Amino acid sequence: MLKVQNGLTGEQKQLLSESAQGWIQELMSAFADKVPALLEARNQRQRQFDQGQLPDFLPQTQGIREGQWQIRGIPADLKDRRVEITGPTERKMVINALNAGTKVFMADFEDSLSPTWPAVMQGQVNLRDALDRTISYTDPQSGKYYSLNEQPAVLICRVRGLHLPEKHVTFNGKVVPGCLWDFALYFFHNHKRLLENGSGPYFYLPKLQSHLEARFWSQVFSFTEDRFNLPRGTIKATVLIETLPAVFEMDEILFELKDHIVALNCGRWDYIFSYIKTLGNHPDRVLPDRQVVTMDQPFLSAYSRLLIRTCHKRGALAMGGMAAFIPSKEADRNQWVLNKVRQDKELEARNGHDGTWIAHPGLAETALAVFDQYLGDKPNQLDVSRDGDDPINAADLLAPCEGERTEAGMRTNIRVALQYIEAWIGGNGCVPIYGLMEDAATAEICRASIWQWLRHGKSLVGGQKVTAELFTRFLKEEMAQVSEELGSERFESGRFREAAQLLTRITVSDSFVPFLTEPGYTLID
Ligand SMILES: CC(=O)SCCNC(=O)CCNC(=O)[C@H](O)C(C)(C)COP(=O)(O)OP(=O)(O)OC[C@H]1O[C@@H](n2cnc3c(N)ncnc32)[C@H](O)[C@@H]1OP(=O)(O)O
Ligand SMILES: O=CC(=O)O
Ligand SMILES: [Mg+2]
Repeated sequence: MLKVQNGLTGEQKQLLSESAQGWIQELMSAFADKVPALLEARNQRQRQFDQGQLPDFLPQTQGIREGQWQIRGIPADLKDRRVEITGPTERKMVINALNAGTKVFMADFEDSLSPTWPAVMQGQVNLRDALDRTISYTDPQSGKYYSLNEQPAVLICRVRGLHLPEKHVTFNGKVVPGCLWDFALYFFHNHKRLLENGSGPYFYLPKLQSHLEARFWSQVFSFTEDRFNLPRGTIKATVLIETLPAVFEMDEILFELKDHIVALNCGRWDYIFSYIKTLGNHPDRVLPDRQVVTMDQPFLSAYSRLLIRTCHKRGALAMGGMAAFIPSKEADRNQWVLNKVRQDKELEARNGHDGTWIAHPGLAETALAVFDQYLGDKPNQLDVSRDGDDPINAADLLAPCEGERTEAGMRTNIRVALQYIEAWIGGNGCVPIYGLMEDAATAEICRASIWQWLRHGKSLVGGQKVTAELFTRFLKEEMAQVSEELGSERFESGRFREAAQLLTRITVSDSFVPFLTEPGYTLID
């Protein structure tokens, strides 16, 4: 039996009609129980990495990697994805994103959304209204009216990762997986309209760690198509390759999902986080300061190039990722930001990526100009095979990253993680901090880095050893710094002390807490 917690507006409740609930029950009954086993498989694998094993390509799936096969195909409106804007599913941002002039809008229930119950449900209302083309919004402060342009971007919905539950809903007494909740509602309310309009139910799948998780999603999609009498392959997915284990299974993920998949995406921020997490126990793989870990580092360059080669061999698109710089109102700084973004996008386009992500409408023109130049009249770069490259092997993907660990780097990590956690538990999943877009993935890097430096007793430049005591002292000092930067009124009315407690718990803990959003979720709603 499905039980849904109260606390919704009338409009949000409409989403939960009898037929919608009937469908959700069918889906949950078929798939909800499979998620815990997939999560346990992750834990088991992590235990092996913690005991000293390194990730590698799987011997049992060599035949898939070496076989000749292709994905089923790419729908017309997904062939050209040169620039995609991403963002949470707030009403104004949905309209702004669809109007931003990019090919695609990735509407996000994941890294950039704090999954409060009202936000999760209002996000679904907003996407439904956007696809119905009835969406509008009037800003209560400025009075500005927002509505859709003639040619909005194609919409792709990113559901939550497998690890996140939706605690406001139970099925047979157990909380349901958030990813199935997001998928079920978006699919149910929008697939007909999308198909009538020549598009389709398209999804981004985050944080997969293995081809068995891809198999799970393939089964979910096929089950759904059969239940709604839709041809096989109607639902299309783009999988983020943003965990270290998954980079070793890209062929296998494409193969498992070959009826449904159209692309892989380099989710660089979670990937860096996952490198730290997966290799957390390996003293020779400790990362330096966050700003040093850029896409031209050998291990990240190998990841991007292998993803492109793997995708293009199978007829799938290879999407690039997010530069975290966001526009500034200050002209010189803004020029600097646009140059950084241009350089980042040029590297991706030159490598052979078919498109890229931007975090803000003010970056659309810059990113489009780069990809227009590389793509010319072509919709994508599927013709770039990278076949002539030297093989990319496990050592390349795991290569240690050189660079300094500094006191300034550690203090910045603390301030960013603190402010991000405070925003997230307060219901805001994406925030500008010191000129960068910070979301769940980038904040994870900040806190995981400190955990790993502490775990291995690393020294900062100048000789200070990272210890729990040093972290506690820096945290206290950085709390004061943040209070000064934001003003005491904002600081005192916020939830910085709770955020600091959570940050401390996950930083000094002996064993690594897999996601900050798991303990964080107990603090929201
Ligand atoms: C690692 C990953 O997973 S990356 C993917 C997940 N992360 C994201 O999607 C990041 C999304 N980006 C954002 O949320 C925002 O850009 C932030 C929080 C970083 C900055 O937001 P703000 O400080 O509000 O930016 P700013 O004030 O410059 O916004 C100017 C306008 O652009 C709009 N805007 C900014 N970013 C976006 C966006 N991503 N989508 C739609 N509209 C946007 C604002 O709503 C605002 O609109 P208005 O002028 O009509 O009021
Ligand atoms: O989801 C994207 C990432 O970089 O993480
Ligand atoms: Mg991510």
